[in-house]
Amino acid sequence: MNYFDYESERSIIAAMLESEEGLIEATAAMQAEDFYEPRHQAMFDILASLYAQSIKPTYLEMLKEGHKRGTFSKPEDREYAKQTIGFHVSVTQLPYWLKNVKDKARLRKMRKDFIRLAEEMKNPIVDVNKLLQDATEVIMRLTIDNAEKIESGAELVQTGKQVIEERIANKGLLQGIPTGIGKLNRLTGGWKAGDLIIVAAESGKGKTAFAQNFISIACFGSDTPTLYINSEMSRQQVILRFASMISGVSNDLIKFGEISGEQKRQIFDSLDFVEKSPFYHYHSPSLNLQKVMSAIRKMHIQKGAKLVILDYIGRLDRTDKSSKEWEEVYQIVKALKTLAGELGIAVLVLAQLNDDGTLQVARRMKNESDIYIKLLPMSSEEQTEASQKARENGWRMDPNYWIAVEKNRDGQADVMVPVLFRKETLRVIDVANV
Ligand SMILES: Nc1ncnc2c1ncn2[C@@H]1O[C@H](COP(=O)(O)OP(=O)(O)OP(=O)(O)O)[C@@H](O)[C@H]1O
Repeated sequence: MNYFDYESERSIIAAMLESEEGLIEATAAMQAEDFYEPRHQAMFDILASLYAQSIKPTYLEMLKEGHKRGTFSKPEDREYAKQTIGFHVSVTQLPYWLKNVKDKARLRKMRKDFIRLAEEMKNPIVDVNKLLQDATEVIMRLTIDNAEKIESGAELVQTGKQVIEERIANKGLLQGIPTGIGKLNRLTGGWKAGDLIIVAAESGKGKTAFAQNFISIACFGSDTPTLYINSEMSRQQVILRFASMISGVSNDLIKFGEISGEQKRQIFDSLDFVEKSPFYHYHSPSLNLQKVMSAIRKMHIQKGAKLVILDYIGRLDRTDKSSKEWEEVYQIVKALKTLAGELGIAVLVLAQLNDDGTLQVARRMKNESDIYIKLLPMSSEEQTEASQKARENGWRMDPNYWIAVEKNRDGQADVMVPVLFRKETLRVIDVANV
């Protein structure tokens, strides 16, 4: 049996040169060491690095990057790279090549370990129990994924102590990305790396508006690289909503151009915040899970995105018409949760509520979330009561909305956080902290 699959290796490199999709999928699944051929290892590293710098991988750029790394100095290697660039492959075959190459990499590792064990067996004073233990460890490492590990209590305790030391050193600082709402920050610790957050509301009850407020705080206010994936609104609507929210000028006035010179200046000053921020907007009227995952990976590699907002899950196109709708939505949420963990980012997904307050299509997606929040307008009785509380506690404004934290993996749940949602500017205000 061969210990490498040369054709599959070269096809992966060709697929990475052929399309962005190829680059994203290959860099997510592989590491340079998985290739047997050193020229493929070098090309893989070069392509991944060019992609991270948003540089189109032409022959010249590859040579330049190779030169920096001290590879591709021999003319025959350069010729090899040139020929590979000329290859044309169908990226749809990529999963097959990736599997082949990864399997071969495991096979090589297995062979190396087994040869070592066989050598040890020849030792006249071999400790058989120790050898068996060693062999079991080898098999375990080969069968369990790299990311998975069975660890001892001692290892876990070491991690715990390290984290506690870090928390003490950063006392008072938020662990995650700020939400803009004091009480929500305290409850959740902010939007944390690896978190999947579901924000749900009935139609027209402010999902997008709240999401844009969260973006404004995280990205324009705190410089967190943020990707907003939106299938709902046009590019114009997105930026005009931000303009109103940040400047405080009513979106109706902006819409009809009924603004004074002073207001125009305020709006343009506000837009400067957006311009200077690490904000990225991906708008597509037809989104599916594949596109969403690729966009997230791309922005994570190229721009270091730490927060992703998906507006909204119900608008994703279905790819597998044979499965039930709830099953597919559930699978999408699961995939996003896994991706959040893998990349160490926070993913906030907007979802629609039914009239009875349950999640539309897939109630089970709540199980996958770390934080599940509902946006609820206060009833008139609730508003009267909340206004009373606002006076008693010296809040400067009366709330009209609840952010209901129904699930919170890391802290207290079933807590109602009062906020003021100013519809004319689509701004969410933390009444208790104003
Ligand atoms: N100038 C304004 N004055 C009063 N209300 C406004 C104004 N502009 C927007 N609104 C209201 O603010 C709310 C904004 O809701 P938003 O679009 O964020 O909700 P959504 O839950 O994302 O909606 P959808 O169901 O369409 O996804 C809407 O109810 C809208 O009618």
